[in-house]
Amino acid sequence: MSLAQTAPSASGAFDSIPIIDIGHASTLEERAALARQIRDACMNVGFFYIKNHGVPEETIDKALSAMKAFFSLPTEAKMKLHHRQGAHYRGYEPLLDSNINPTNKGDLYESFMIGWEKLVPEENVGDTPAVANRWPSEPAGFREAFLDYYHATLGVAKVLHRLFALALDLPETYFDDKLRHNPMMRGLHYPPQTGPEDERIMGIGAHSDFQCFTILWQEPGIQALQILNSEKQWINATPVPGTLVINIADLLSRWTNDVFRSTVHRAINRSGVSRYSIPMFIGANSDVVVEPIPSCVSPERPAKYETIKAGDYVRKRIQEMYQQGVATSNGATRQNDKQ
Ligand SMILES: O=C(O)CCC(=O)C(=O)O
Ligand SMILES: [Fe+2]
Repeated sequence: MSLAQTAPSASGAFDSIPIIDIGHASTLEERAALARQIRDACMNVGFFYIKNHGVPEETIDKALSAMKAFFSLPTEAKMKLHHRQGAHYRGYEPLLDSNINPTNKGDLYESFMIGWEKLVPEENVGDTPAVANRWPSEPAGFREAFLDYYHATLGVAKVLHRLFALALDLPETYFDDKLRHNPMMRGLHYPPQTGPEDERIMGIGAHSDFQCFTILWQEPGIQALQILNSEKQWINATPVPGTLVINIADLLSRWTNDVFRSTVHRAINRSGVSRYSIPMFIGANSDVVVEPIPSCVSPERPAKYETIKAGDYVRKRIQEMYQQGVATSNGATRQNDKQ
């Protein structure tokens, strides 16, 4: 049965998020089996955890320590790297700078955003990224720790987009030349929220991501992320040690004629201690023509959206957001903004 035929039976009324072990993906048979699990998760939930993803624990620990040290610097030091002073929002974004859900009062996170850059600076000669990252002078080792994690996670993105292709009955390499190899990534710090609960004060308000998919590391032991099911219930995306969270974002959902879900999510930190996370937003190259993937269209499920270039889609989304009076956007949007 094609995806278009099975899609109507996917209700979105999930109450848990699947965990998929991607550790064994060397044979085509193994990848096909994984793709079936991923297809199921993308059609029903739009979120899944991956385990045995290959990002070394030490790499994660170093990135986390670097983030903790950076965010504990005095505000004046961090403000020198304010993301609006540099090109394309790279750098530091203070608390309440963003309000992703216009009905809220502002997002209670601070973040540090980077894009692609080679690890060894000399190697960048002759291959300098169009937009440079802005690095803090302290803590020592911040750049290396953050970029190490970036490159390790980029490797996971490449494994995943091949599995997505298989899940969509496409040739495995379908997305190889279509998805960006230089995504944006940010470290997020959510201070603890105390006091009476107010639905309009969130760590990050309810939203869906703009790009194709997001790879999120979240700090173990601290509940904050929640995802919305079709019954309008918030389901906790409880951190599962050793996993990364993957979610489908709007552009890939559109590309699949809504067969894959881009699920609304939010985060609120009521743990009493700081909470950290690191999303990486995988998008498509601006000139990629996004038209419904054949397996996602049938006479009963005609194409819902007109064909559009990835870059135009993203620009339109950003324009709409500004028209709604949203001062800024989440990381995914910012990524698009610069592409
Ligand atoms: O911090 C989290 O758990 C979620 C972050 C997020 O949704 C985003 O940056 O788009
Ligand atoms: Fe998000």
